[in-house]
Amino acid sequence: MSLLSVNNLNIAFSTTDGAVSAVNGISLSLNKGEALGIVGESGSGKSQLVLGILGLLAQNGKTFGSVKFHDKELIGLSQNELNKIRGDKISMIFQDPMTSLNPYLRISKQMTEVLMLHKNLSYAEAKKESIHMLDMVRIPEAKNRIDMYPHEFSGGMRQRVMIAMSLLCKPDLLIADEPTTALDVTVQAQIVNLLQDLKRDLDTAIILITHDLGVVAGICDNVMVMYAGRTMEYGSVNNIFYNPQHPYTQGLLRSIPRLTDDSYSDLPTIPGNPPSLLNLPIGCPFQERCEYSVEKCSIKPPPLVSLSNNRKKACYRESVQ
Ligand SMILES: Nc1ncnc2c1ncn2[C@@H]1O[C@H](COP(=O)(O)OP(=O)(O)OP(=O)(O)O)[C@@H](O)[C@H]1O
Repeated sequence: MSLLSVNNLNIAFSTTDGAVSAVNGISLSLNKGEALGIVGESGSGKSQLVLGILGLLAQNGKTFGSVKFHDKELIGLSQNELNKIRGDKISMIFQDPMTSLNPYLRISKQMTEVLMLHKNLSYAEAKKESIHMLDMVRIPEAKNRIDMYPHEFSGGMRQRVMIAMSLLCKPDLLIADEPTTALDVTVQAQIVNLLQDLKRDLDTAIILITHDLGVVAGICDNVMVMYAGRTMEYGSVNNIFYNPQHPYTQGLLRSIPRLTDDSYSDLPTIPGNPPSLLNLPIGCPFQERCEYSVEKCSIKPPPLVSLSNNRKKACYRESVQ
């Protein structure tokens, strides 16, 4: 049994201009201790997908399909029931820790409250456990620093506090949305190392959303490439990086800067823009920008088909070696 099993998930937002189809028929599954990276350009639906899984969409959003966590259907649960699961069995970290940390409360108060609420610990027990967690995310002098306010920490240290907080209840699933984007490169690398170690030590499953394919390679087992709310390709990190099959994945990989590049300026980008989610094309959403597109791409969207090695792609083009 998978820890998380998403089946044919669709998310639409009603707007004055019409329905925005942000997520279109996504299916995925995740086992205990596994890390899945979700990549794709801005607006491809990565964040809405995970918000939809957690029941945290904006008021004008609606989710259709199935999301099973430990075999329990989450779609249709009340906010009360979802609240019990979020923060206990599933937790989430965002790009900017200040959106989740209360600037007016000491870290000790914010951390102990989580444990007292979800795990019924006494204040003393909760504080001890919180210090232990801050040690785990390598906050120096955690015992003293736990009584500081969020603004007294640097950006990287705040992100560590956020990660410690999200792991307090030993969740089975951690969802991280662009956790390193706001940090400078050295601190990014430290957070990637930290997430790698935590995944190994705590056996937590991770869904990691990022623009940064380097971050995916450091942490994830599998990668899902999204475009216009659809899965374009899915496979192991090695397969996706060394033998990408979908023209969109190939384009994304060509636009990663390499250490050997003298300048970023002549990096190829994928020409064109994603289609409007208010009016998706009938066929493949990538057809307009695809150098291999043929007539049938504009008639019917290519289905997501399974290839060998547990990989999948949604493209009519023959596999390439
Ligand atoms: N409340 C809303 N009403 C209408 N459209 C929305 C709403 N929330 C999100 N969208 C649209 O859904 C689409 C997908 O957004 P999403 O935030 O998932 O993209 P993303 O891939 O995470 O991008 P980024 O990397 O920039 O965060 C976007 O086009 C966005 O404008």
